[in-house]
Amino acid sequence: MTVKRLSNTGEPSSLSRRRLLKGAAIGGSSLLVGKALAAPSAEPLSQAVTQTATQAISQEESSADSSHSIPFYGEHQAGITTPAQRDIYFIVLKLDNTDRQAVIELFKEWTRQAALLTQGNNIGPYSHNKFIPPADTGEADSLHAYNLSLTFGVSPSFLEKLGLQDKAPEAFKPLPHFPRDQLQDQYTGGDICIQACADDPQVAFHAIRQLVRHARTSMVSMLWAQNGFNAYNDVSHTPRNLFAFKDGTANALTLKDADKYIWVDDKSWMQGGSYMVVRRIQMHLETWDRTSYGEQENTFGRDKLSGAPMGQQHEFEPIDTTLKESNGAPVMPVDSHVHLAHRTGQQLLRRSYSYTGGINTLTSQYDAGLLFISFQKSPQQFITIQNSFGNTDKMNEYITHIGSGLFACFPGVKEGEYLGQALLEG
Ligand SMILES: C=CC1=C(C)c2cc3[nH]c(cc4nc(cc5[nH]c(cc1n2)c(C)c5CCC(=O)O)C(CCC(=O)O)=C4C)c(C)c3C=C
Ligand SMILES: [Fe+2]
Repeated sequence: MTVKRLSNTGEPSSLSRRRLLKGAAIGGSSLLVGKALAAPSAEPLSQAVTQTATQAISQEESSADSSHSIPFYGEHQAGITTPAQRDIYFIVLKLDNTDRQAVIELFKEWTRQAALLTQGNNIGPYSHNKFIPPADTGEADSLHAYNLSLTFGVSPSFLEKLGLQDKAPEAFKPLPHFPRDQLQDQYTGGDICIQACADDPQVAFHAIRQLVRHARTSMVSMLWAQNGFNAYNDVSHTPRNLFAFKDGTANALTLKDADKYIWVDDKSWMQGGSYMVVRRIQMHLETWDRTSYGEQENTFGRDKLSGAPMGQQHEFEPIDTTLKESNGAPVMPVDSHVHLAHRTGQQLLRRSYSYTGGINTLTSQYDAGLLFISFQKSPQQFITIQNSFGNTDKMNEYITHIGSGLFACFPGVKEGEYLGQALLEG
């Protein structure tokens, strides 16, 4: 049974926190935030919410049950090695304003908002003035933080737009074309990505909505977005993708050596960050569902039920590609997905989410697939593995890559600093 965070009034504590914000603004006196918000104001939220109000919010945060909230500040951005939450809302934005100072202000404001949202707070208290829109859209009122993580990244085109291309590390260039790619413009390109993951879809969406709402008037426009889900009874279990195979097993090995595979260590503005590859991959479920059980297992090179590598018994047993059948054939097919990835000797951290989006009315088939997300120290890790799949991967018959992006996810933010500071000021 889920243990709910309760305050001593018997309410979830973030509910009381959100009420506190509202009460403070309406009642006015004790928390000193009412005064700041009393006047109708069209000024940016960053100015409308005073330092005092932020301090009042921080005090409340400190009593929060940390089992439901993930710290925003830290060495690395959360949402990379954090165990994948159940829900994602992922968005790609176009940068419309190339004035570097304006971008700095935006990233400062996003830092402020992200620090509040991830702790289950709204981005600002409600005003008693009913003639202006509320500071926060409000659909997460009554909801706690649900392990919300917000992860921010920028693409090579972001650097170019700001005249910072000289700062692009050697490997940070748009991904090459891969065999069988059928990328669509509507899911490709963009300058900024924000990954919101939470154990509740509305909390994830609410967070993106606040961040974008603030910025879209003059700074960014929305290019594409995708929500998705991961299903498990217990976060320690590997979730199954829509082909019903356990997906993410090998991450355990990658995580053991995170410094080698995940975190950038080049003393640049990316020190402590990680490169994110995102691919919107359509999965042809109807074709898959007509495929025999044995052929499904041959496609991945793993047992469907247990997730064990072919020739082994248990999910986390090591892969042994040298095992042979009595007739000399390899136990794990050489064109299986896992064999082709494994032979490269490369590893990356996969943090993917399934998506379903209704029916494609042209084909009368499900619009469903995988929002593949991987984090790696260098984009080359992804490129090497994807090229190894090439035209050979048995899974090719059942999937089509239709969206793509490469983003540099900044290192984590220290309190008092802001997202991307080393890039924008360095
Ligand atoms: C280039 C990177 C990868 C893409 C794109 C990709 C797509 C993709 N994968 C699955 C399902 C599974 N993948 C599994 C293992 C696996 N996949 C990659 C890389 C990409 N997958 C790697 C590096 C590995 C690990 C290989 C290893 O050394 O063990 C598995 C097996 C279980 C596991 O380890 O997670 C499954 C299942 C789908 C459905 C998909 C696109 C839709
Ligand atoms: Fe895979």
